[in-house]
Order: sequence, then C-alpha cells, then structure tokens
Amino acid sequence: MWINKIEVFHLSMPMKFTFKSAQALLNHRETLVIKVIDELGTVGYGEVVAFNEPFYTQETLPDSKRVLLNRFLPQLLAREIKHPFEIHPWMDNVTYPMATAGVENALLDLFARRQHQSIMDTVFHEETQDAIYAGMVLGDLEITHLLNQIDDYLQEGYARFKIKIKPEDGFFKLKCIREKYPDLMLLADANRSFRVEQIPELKKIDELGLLCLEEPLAEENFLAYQKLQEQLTTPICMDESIQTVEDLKKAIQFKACQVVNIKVGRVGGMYYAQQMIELCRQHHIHFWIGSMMESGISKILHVHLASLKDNYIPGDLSSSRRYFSEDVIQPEIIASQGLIQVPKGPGLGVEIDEDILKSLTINHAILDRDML
Ligand SMILES: O=C(O)CCC(=O)C1=CC=C[C@@H](O)[C@@H]1C(=O)O
Ligand SMILES: [Mg+2]
Repeated sequence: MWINKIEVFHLSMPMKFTFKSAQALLNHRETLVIKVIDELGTVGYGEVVAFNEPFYTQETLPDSKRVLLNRFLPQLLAREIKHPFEIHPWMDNVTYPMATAGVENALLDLFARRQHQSIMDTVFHEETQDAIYAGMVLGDLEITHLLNQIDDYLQEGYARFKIKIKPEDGFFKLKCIREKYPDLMLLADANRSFRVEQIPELKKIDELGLLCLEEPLAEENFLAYQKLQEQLTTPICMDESIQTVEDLKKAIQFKACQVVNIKVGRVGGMYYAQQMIELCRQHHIHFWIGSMMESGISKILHVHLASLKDNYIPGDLSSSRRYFSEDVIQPEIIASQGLIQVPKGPGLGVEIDEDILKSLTINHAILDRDML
C-alpha cells in the first residue's frame, strides 16, 4: 500500500483537574494525532503521547513533532509498504519511541480497516475478552480528598486503584487507605522518587498488601532494583525503566522486577509491545496495561491490548470523561459498573469526531505525496 496523505494535528486538551505525581503537574494535555490516508482512501489514526517536558521519559512533544515532520513522515510517503511493522527498521524507537509508535499505530489502524479486522486480530492471533475491568489512577492528593475520591469511584464501580506517591508521605497515605479499605485492589506508583537511603520507607509500604509497587527507585540501575526486590514481598513493577526490548531482557536477567506496565508509546509501538508481552510470558513476568493521560485514540488501543486474557491486573484505563470534557473518539470510553467494552469493529473500532478534533487543534500540518 501507498500512503498518499498525512495530517498531523497538534492538540491541546484542557483537563478537568490538575494531575500531580512525584515528577509532574499537568492541567492540560498536548498530544499529536496522526491521520494517514492510503491510495484507496482508507484512513487510520495514531497518537504521539510525548509530554511537553521530559519528566516521564526523555522524548518531548516538540522533539517528536520535529522528527516526524522532517524525517519520518516524508520517508513514509516515499515508499510502498506491505505491513505497518516494516517501518521499524528505518524509524528510531530508541530515541523517538513515541513518534515511532504514533506512526505505526496509525498505519495499523488503517491496515486493519483494509483487512476488515480488529487491530488486535492483525497483531495477536489469540482469543481476547469482550470487556475489560477499568482501573482508576489518583494523583498525589491531600489525604481527605484522596479518601473521598476513592469512595466516589468505588460507588461508580471502579475496583482497582493506583495512587501516586512520594517518599515524604507515601506510606502515610497508603496506610490510611488500607485502614479504611482492607481489601481494596491497590497499587502505588512512585515515579522513581525514593532514593536507596529511603528503602526503610519502602519496607513499611511492603506491609500493606499492594498488588505491586511501580517504579520506586530514583536510581536508574537494575542491580539496585534486584537488591530491593530481594527485600520486598510486594512485586516491583517497571514502567519508565523499560523502554526497549533490550531493557526488558536486562531486567529479567537481573531479576529486577516481577511485573511490567506496558504502554505502547513508551516502548515504540505494538511491534515492540507484542515482543515484550511474549518475553514476559516466557519468563513468568506479569504484565498489565498502562496509559498516558492521552486522548481516546491511544487510550482505546490500550483498551484493546488489555483484552489479552493473561493480563495481571486491570489497567490504568478509565472513562474519557474523567480527564476531559470531550474526547475525539466516538463512542468515547465509558466504564460502566467497572467494565469497559472492547470495540468490535475494524481497526480501532471507533470513529474519530473530526469536528472535536479540529476544535482542539492548535496547529495542523498536511503532507502530500504529490508534494515530494
Ligand atoms: O492515564 C492515566 O490514567 C494515568 C497514567 C499515569 O499514571 C501516568 C501517565 C504518564 C506518566 C506518568 O506520570 C504516569 C505513570 O507513570 O504511569
Ligand atoms: Mg508509572
């Protein structure tokens, strides 16, 4: 197939509240939506989920945009491709995983639509669930507010909660939650905020029966993780420490974690996400599906991925309305009684509301094969 036209929409989505983690404060979300159109007029969408600042991983949205417009997208227009995964050898999943994933995801959506297949059927040849359990992520909130939010979302049907923590009060907050909800499905994400000297705090957290502890250590070193995992019964979960398949192999070799949070953007696309999932399966490492406070285009892809039957726990996947007053996909993502339905149609299985997309766009670029 040939890609004849590509559009890049730079979105600015106002958020309903400020999201606070150990590393970041977010009150609006900028992302890039890539729309690809082939010679038959088939359309596919993908999202580049980099943040404006490098608080999570190194790649920033201005970096992604520059490399896309100057290199990746003109190259894509210039060659015939038979399968979306063919782009990987000439794209750069190490320096620009999120830009790479955005292009690959758009091509996969288009390719699956051409084949009249769902995106999961084009990549994974296995049975999947029709619905997935939703999961709530709560930022670093003041304790009364945090407990109230858990009450509210429990009533809405959410059963799994991930709390953002930092060394100063992480144990205190988790202990308060545990006292009030002894059986809650609870995990914590420290986003690399605890130094090795603060391991005693992590040992206290270890007593609280968490499903896993995500990215506890500031030290970016698998040996430190291995030593920590030996001292904890709570499984350590890696997120930003694993960006490439090589990172995962190394983490397995070091026994640095027992769980991996898979995010398609962070790892450079479905091609690498699939390889990581297969590696996890071979080495008895649990995996589950994260998210990036993104628009529905990337989020629904993660809903699809979370429909794999051997997911460890419900993902960071909640209703579109939790973060944004409007989403660019139709139907938007709705968690009802704690469940999200997995769309069945071709590709991502959702439509893009171009009016909403355009109303959120702050910059728009068009690349045409005729212009090469
Ligand atoms: O999308 C969500 O619901 C929240 C996801 C989330 O917690 C994160 C998204 C992006 C960057 C990180 O700070 C964080 C994470 O580390 O998992
Ligand atoms: Mg995380």
